[in-house]
Amino acid sequence: MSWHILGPGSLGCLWAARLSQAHIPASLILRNQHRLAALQRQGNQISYLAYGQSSPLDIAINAQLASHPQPIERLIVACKAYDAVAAVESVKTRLSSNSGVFLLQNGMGSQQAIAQLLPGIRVIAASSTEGAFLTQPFHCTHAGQGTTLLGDLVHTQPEPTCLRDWQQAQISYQWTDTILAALWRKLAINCLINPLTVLYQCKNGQLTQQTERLTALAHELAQLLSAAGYPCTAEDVFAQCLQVIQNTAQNTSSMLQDVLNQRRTEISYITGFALAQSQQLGTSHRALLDLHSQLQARLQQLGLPLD
Ligand SMILES: NC(=O)C1=CN([C@@H]2O[C@H](COP(=O)(O)OP(=O)(O)OC[C@H]3O[C@@H](n4cnc5c(N)ncnc54)[C@H](OP(=O)(O)O)[C@@H]3O)[C@@H](O)[C@H]2O)C=CC1
Ligand SMILES: CC(C)(CO)C(=O)C(=O)O
Repeated sequence: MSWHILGPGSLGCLWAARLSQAHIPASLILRNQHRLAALQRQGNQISYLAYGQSSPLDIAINAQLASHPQPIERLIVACKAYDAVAAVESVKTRLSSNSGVFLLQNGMGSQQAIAQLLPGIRVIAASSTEGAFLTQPFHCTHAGQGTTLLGDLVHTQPEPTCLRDWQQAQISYQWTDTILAALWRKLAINCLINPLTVLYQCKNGQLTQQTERLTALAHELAQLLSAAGYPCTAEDVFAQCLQVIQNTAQNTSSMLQDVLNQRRTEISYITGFALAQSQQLGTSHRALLDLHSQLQARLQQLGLPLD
């Protein structure tokens, strides 16, 4: 079984390094010739600093462009949510009904769009708590050891046997028949934490000072999740959010990291998605709308894309 990994960013390099290290055939799919040349200049190797280690390893890696003719059996999509659809489109003709597509994107919306693009192909969505970053292109640091929850997005089937490769590569994962419920819960947490860390320029832990705003948002998000088919109470959502804030008190949220690094955020797949869904489902969304608008105003001030 061979794996293709679309996007050589933090998670793409993390998965490529771990699979290759375990001698499981894996190829990175890069955006263009320029990126391919950059990897060649590095001797076709990724520099990989494994979790808890003090020195990086050089790991030989196969790489190719989307236009390569090799059929794709297992595809891991490791792009940002806003790039994922176009990236999958670029390799669509290499996929078949025997392929499996694994989506690592945060937030919601890109997964559904990709499933629509690939009728008849098994699409598996993930929610990952792994933490990785690049210090420069193809230099990957595994900063936080987490796990990846995986499940079928459309028709639930048994766990695919190809995930034995992940076990062999010591990639921690858990299979679930209810990935959509997990994605919705994660969406609610990301709506509560990420935008406020940008607005207040703070670490996750400091959001304990914003209980009034969190409570109002938790009410709306609980209504939204319930209307979407995942019943929960505002108290549940608020309690879960406080738990995550406490567990990740020292974290800089992924959205604040993007802003601090002058990168586009995934706002359209977090508050943007929640807002659009609550408008569609007719649930109240005043606090969500304020949050989304304030976030967009801040992004505009900073010269970053509003979507
Ligand atoms: N990093 C982390 O710790 C975690 C990330 N996530 C989620 O995983 C997803 C990926 O995140 P992350 O790895 O950090 O993102 P990065 O920005 O580090 O990597 C994304 C990569 O995708 C590449 N890309 C975009 N479009 C294409 C294309 N058409 N063809 C080939 N490559 C393409 C980019 O290439 P280029 O450089 O050329 O633009 C970039 O290398 C996000 O949704 C994120 O929220 C979830 C949990 C943890
Ligand atoms: C849970 C949380 C908020 C942790 O920082 C996260 O998922 C993120 O930063 O995107």
